[in-house]
Amino acid sequence: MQFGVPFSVLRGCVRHCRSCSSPACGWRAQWRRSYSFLKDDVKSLRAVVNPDISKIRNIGIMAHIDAGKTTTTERMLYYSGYTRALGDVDDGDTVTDYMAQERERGITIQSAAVTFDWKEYRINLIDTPGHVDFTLEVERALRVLDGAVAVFDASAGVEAQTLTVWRQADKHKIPCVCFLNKMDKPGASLSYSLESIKTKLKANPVLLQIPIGSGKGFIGLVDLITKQRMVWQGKSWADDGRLFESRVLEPTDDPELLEEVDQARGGLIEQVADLDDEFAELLLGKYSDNFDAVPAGKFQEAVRRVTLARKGVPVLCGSSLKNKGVQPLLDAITAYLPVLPFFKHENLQQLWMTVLVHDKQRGPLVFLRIYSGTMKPQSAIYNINRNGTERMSRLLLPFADQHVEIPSLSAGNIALTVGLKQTVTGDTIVSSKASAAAAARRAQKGAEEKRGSALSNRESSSLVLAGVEVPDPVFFCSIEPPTMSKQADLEHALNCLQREDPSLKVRTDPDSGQTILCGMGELHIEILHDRIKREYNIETHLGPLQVAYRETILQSVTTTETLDRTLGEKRHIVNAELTVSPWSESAKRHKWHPSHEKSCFLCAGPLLGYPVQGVSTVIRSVHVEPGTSLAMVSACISRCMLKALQQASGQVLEPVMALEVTVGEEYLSSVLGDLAQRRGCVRDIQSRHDNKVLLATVPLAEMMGYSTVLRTLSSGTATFSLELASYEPMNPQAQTSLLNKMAGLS
Ligand SMILES: Nc1nc2c(ncn2[C@@H]2O[C@H](COP(=O)(O)OP(=O)(O)OP(=O)(O)O)[C@@H](O)[C@H]2O)c(=O)[nH]1
Repeated sequence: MQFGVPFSVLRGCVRHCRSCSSPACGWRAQWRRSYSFLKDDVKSLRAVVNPDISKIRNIGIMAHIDAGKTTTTERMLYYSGYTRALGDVDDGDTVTDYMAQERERGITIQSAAVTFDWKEYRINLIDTPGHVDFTLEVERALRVLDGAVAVFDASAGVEAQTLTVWRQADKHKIPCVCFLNKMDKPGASLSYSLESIKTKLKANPVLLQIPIGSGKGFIGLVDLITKQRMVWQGKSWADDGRLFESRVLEPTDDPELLEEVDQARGGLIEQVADLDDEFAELLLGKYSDNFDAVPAGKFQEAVRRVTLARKGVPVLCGSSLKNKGVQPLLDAITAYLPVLPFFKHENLQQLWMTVLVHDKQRGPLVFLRIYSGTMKPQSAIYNINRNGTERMSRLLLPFADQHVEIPSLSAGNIALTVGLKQTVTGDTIVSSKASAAAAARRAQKGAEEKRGSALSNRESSSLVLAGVEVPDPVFFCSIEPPTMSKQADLEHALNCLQREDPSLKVRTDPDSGQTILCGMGELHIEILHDRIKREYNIETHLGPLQVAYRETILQSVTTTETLDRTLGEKRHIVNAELTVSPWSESAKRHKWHPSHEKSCFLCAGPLLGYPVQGVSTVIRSVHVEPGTSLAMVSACISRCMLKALQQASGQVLEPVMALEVTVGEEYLSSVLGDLAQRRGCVRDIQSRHDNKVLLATVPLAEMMGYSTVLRTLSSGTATFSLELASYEPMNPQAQTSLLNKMAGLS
């Protein structure tokens, strides 16, 4: 037996595979793939299925697209003994990018959870996507993590999407460690990267390592806390970096390096003492004669406190592709990142879990973060968001697309469950309805005592539920099955995909009856289309991609509407008067409440039927004759509202994107010329080594197919990222041409 996991654990798999001949059978594939495990690889998992909570690290790995998250994750898996061979994104054989599209495109689309052990720690690591179309994927991963590793391309420093994910980590108060990857690149710069962390992320970098050599000559690191000199003498591509020389820096070492280390270490001691009083006291007391003599253990503890308090972020460096610096990064994850730092679960004596990702193919697989209690297979659970009870059948430990069945899992772990049919990404589940009610009561009581005031029901339930914020889609298109007989299959596929990906919205066009897909970007829709084909075997036809506009009004209008209708024996008479005004105007007069915006948002705009925003409505009077039904009252007010909107000078609002293009100077003018034609507005042009970084805002409608055009303009060298900045009024010319186009006049 080759597996290193108990036979009982694999028995289900063996039985299943012997009786099942389907080539698509996941268990069969796992059975075959399982041979790729080293004998000892999962030894510690066998020894400790439920490690002590202090020894668990639930970590996300996040960054701008292409910074090297997946490559870094692959190295971590390899050095921890989880995989036998080094996976390579460029060869399409990584563990965490396991979807076919991810391997083909070399990008991460879906967060993948991987469990592995490093030294005496259990690390549950989630590789999140870097592309902005999949931001929600990062968001939902972050909210259940305890810490994150932010990976940077050391030659680019902070890039556009790094800012976005950093903001998300900030929102969830997640302590981070920064890893300056790609130190082997000729343009890699430690000082540039540190500066951009300071200025762009407004973070306080705490540099823990000094690189030895630069660019192609980058061979290793000196740890500033332990003064350990680590050198990877990899001379060939085949060198896997597993073995490296590690010894304390000696006086006979390169004097330049010694001086650099001394200076940097002195600076680090000062910086940490400024941020941590306990460390400052230690220095001023016992080690006042010689700061340098402070023990590494005490120094590390202080850096940990600084990291957890989010007063500073440890910065490490390396080159994942060249197999340098990943082992110290793993050490830093265990040393400086926490477990459960911010989730207070004293109110929850029972199970307390949050769904992370819903998987496909093998049926509904649901990733769960266990916050308290112990989870067992074959048990019923209560879903707070859906207000329903359902049963899970099996419990697994996730290894990207390979899973090991386990008999129980305790707090702190990330588990995978089979059998949950109602649960959707972002839901919170507990062991029973009674425990949810008790937790809510305890939470409310605690909050009341703290604030000395009673909470509304809504507020108290929000203590129990922490939902994922789902951004509004910016693109949509129709989707059609090849034949009507496939419509039900398509609906099923779309339902499954929506459970998995809340940023996908599906609706039916009221006029044409067509199914409409709404997504976060061109790539998002393209990937969904591809997944429907590959995973659900339905060859669908997509209509042209359209921008999700919004509408508002430019004038205040007061209007009345009368509804007089006889239905059967009954006569219904309503008369309503209301005023609609642009939000900016009415905001001066009325206090804003979020529910206002929501109710307005539900209206279809007067110009093209897009959702209306920025409109305030005041219902001035409603006269209702006796016997009139409520439905008639509501119908009358809706008609009155539509009439008012039609008279109030409609204005189309279009999504405007923040664009960042990194391009060689020689191609800058053609990129700028192209942007001018796209109604782009250049905000800034910065220099980054030999490249120019162009910051602009551009209407989304002008950005279709931009990646292909940019590739052509820059001979494939430029990169770009696009993120929704705001909804802005269209200029009259562009609006007229849009209205004509929609009316089929042009
Ligand atoms: N020179 C150099 N290239 C690297 C290094 N690490 C990764 N790369 C390359 O950078 C590219 C992107 O690497 P990935 O690991 O896919 O990056 P990612 O951040 O996971 O990308 P997404 O998942 O798409 O966001 C690949 O071509 C890698 O070979 C490194 O340390 N040095």
